[in-house]
This record gives sequence, structure tokens and C-alpha cells, in this order.
Amino acid sequence: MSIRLNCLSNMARRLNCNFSQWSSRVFAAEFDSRCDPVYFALSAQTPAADEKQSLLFQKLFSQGKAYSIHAITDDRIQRARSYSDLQDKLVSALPKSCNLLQLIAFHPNVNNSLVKGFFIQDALNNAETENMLKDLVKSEEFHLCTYVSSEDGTLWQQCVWSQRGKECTDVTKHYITVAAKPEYHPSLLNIINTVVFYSFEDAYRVLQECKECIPESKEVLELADQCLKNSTKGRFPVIVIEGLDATGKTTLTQSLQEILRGALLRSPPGCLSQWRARFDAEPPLIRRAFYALGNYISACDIARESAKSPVIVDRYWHSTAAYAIATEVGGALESLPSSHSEVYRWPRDLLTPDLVVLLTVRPEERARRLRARGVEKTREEAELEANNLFRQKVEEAYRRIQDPACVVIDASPSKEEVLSEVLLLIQKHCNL
Ligand SMILES: Nc1ncnc2c1ncn2[C@@H]1O[C@H](COP(=O)(O)OP(=O)(O)O)[C@@H](O)[C@H]1O
Ligand SMILES: Nc1ccn([C@H]2C[C@H](O)[C@@H](COP(=O)(O)OP(=O)(O)O)O2)c(=O)n1
Repeated sequence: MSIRLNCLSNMARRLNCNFSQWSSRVFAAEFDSRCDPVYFALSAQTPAADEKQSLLFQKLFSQGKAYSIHAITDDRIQRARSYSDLQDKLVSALPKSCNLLQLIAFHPNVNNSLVKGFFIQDALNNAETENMLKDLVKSEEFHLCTYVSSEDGTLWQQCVWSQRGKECTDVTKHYITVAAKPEYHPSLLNIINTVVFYSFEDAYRVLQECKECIPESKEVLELADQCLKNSTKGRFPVIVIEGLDATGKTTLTQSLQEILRGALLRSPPGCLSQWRARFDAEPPLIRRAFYALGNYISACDIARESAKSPVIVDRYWHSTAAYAIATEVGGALESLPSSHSEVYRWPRDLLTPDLVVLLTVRPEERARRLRARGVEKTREEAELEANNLFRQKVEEAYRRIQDPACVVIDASPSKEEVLSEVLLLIQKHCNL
């Protein structure tokens, strides 16, 4: 995997890559999101042979032939979209003998230094694989490396491939050494301003940069332009109901609206519904900026309505941040940023509700509710199984968000019991 992504912006510099610019990057190849990645770095000098290291590297590099590839561009929108395109191309076109791993390169402790790519193990050393990857490099959008061992198989080198005229040749070689496991999972480096946005301007800027490639962005930006950036809450309480799918948000918010004679709003607001699927299909940078702007647009409605009556909101900032963090952070529950991390802070310029209630339900009860909704049993069970870790991560991220923190309610009991518990909470927190 190249180490130079955000340093080099043109072909000339790519061919004459300066080793010092990228030697400090660490690479992480992930076999399975539940296990630690294999961390490695590059070295200009021949490293001392090390038995443990060579065993680790054999697992990575010696399965037939190994390659790494990533998109090259300084433009963050293009880079995010190229990564998604590359993933689609690799998944559909690589021979079945290939094993596709996530490979990330990063500068330890440097925010937003993370570059995503792929590591490919081709057990059968298939000519088709190499041809396909070389074709991708010809587009000059991607950067390709191969990995070769010394004759005795104890040392490994990374060869950087480049397109020269019509030929694809290896231009530079560097030794590979084991890198220390970083204190935090490297995915944490790319949360702030890449998947979670802490101001209107930061989210707005992403969609502005998308205007050319996603024309729908202009319409979303126009709606955002109409909303007051610092919407001030009225005198009536604002109550947000949060929770995973099928925890009972719709049921509860409707009952609360009736009982409190309030306004029922949601984020993203109805005016964005027509573009939701469009932005859901985009990479996290763009998709999450869309949801972040949705909160600011909802905040305008909340400000207006809370001058007239209590306001109940179905999902808001907690959902935006919790899903974004849980999706971005690879690995186990323990990989989530620690409770006091700044990623759990509330955006300074976003209207703050009086109460945020998080509905949680036991997994069996959630499965029962989904069944009652008519979701096919086997598919739903498979989904639950596959997403169990993800669901735990989202729920844990919800619980860690601060100022305001959410009040957690067990929503497994009957609808009436859940409603009366939440009404008690509202009385206590909102003087109603
Ligand atoms: N407390 C409850 N006890 C039993 N079933 C419930 C309860 N709350 C909601 N449900 C049912 O669970 C399903 C999911 O609820 P819903 O309100 O649509 O959740 P969400 O909006 O969070 O996806 C619906 O069929 C609903 O009738
Ligand atoms: N305010 C919000 C609401 C939803 N989201 C995102 C977070 C998740 O990716 C999805 C969850 O939406 P989902 O369709 O499961 O939820 P509902 O069925 O609308 O309750 O939307 C958000 O980022 N911000």
C-alpha cells in the first residue's frame, strides 16, 4: 500500500516519491474485524531478520502473490468515492482465489491522516489478477504495490508500481518491518470532520464540495441556507426519543404527541426524504454530512414549534453521531473511543433538547417485534446475528454522548408501561 496518498498530488511527484514523506506511515492489514490487524511500516535499511516477524509476514505476504491498492487524490470527496468504486470493482472482478482485506495507512496520533485501501492475497498467483490491477493503475486514479520476499524468505519488500507509457513497472522497493500496535484503533483518527461534524459549516462544506458530482447536493444546501444557523429554542420543552430500529420510537413518539398535545418532528426532516436514499448510497464522508445538515434543518422546525407547544423529536444528533462512530470504528466493542473522548461532545451550534430518552430492548424482544412487523424469520435472524456487534457499538456510543447525555429506558415492557415511565421522566426533567 502506498504511503504517500495525501502528500503527493501529481504524477511527476508520484514517480519520484520521496521516501521521507511516507516512511513514518504505519499500515494495518485487517484479516477480521474482531482481531487485531497486522501492523507494518517501511524501512530504507535492511532490517534485522526476526523469527516472530517473519512468521507474521508470511501469513500476510506469502499466500501466493500479494498486492495493495488505494486511490490517489488530494480531493477528499473524490478519494472517498474512488475508494467505494474500487471496492465494488475488486469485489466483482477479482478471481475467486483472491482474499480481499482492508488495508489502512496512517500517521500514528495524527487526525485525518488515515488512508483506506485494500490488500489482496492471490493464493493461485493468477495472471488475471495482476492484469486487472495493472489496468486500474493505468487510470492514474489508483496506486498499486506488490510484495516480494528475499531469497531465504525471511525479509519482505514492498515494490511500488507505476505506469510509464503503456508499461506498468515497479519503480521503488522498500523493506517491511513490524510496527508497534498503536494505543488506539487507527480508525479513531478519521472520525472528527470525516464522519462526525461538530458545526453547521463543517457539514455544509462537504456538500458544497459535492455540488459537481452529486447535483442533489445543491437542493439540500438551499434548504440548509434557509434555516437559521443558531435556532433558539422556545419556552416549551423539547424531548428527543432515540434508539435502534424497532425499539418503539414511532409508537412512543405518537403517544407522547397526543398526550402532551405537542408537535412531532423527526430528523432527517420530511423535506429531505426524497434525497435520503441518494445520500445513503454515498461513502460515509458524504452520507454523514447529509444527516448532520438534516439535524440543523430539523433544529429550525424545533425552534419554531417549541415557541407554541412541547416538541417530540424522533431521532436527532445522538443517532447521527452514534451510527457514524459505530460504523467507522472497526474491531470489537473495546475499540470504541473511550467515554471521555471529544468525539462524544455535542455540536456547539446545534439546538440542545431538554431531554433525550434512549429506548433499549432485549435482543429477543426486538426479534419478536420485527417478526410481528412481518420481517421474514430466517432473514431477520441472520441480520441480527451479523449485526449484533454493530448494534452493541451503536448503543454504547449512544450512551457515551454528553451534554446532553441520554436517559436510558428499558423499552421491553408493554407500550403502556414504557409510556408512563417516559412521562414520569418528562415531569422530572421538563417541569411539565
Ligand atoms: N413497548 C412495546 N411492547 C411491545 N411492542 C411494541 C412496543 N413498542 C413498540 N412495539 C411494536 O414494535 C414494533 C416496532 O415499533 P416502532 O415504534 O415502529 O419502532 P421504531 O420506530 O423504533 O422502529 C411495532 O410493531 C410496534 O407496534
Ligand atoms: N438524525 C439521524 C437519523 C438517522 N440517521 C442515520 C443513522 C443510520 O445510518 C440510519 C438509521 O436509520 P433507520 O432507517 O434505521 O431508522 P428509522 O427506521 O428511520 O428509525 O439513519 C442519522 O444519522 N441521523
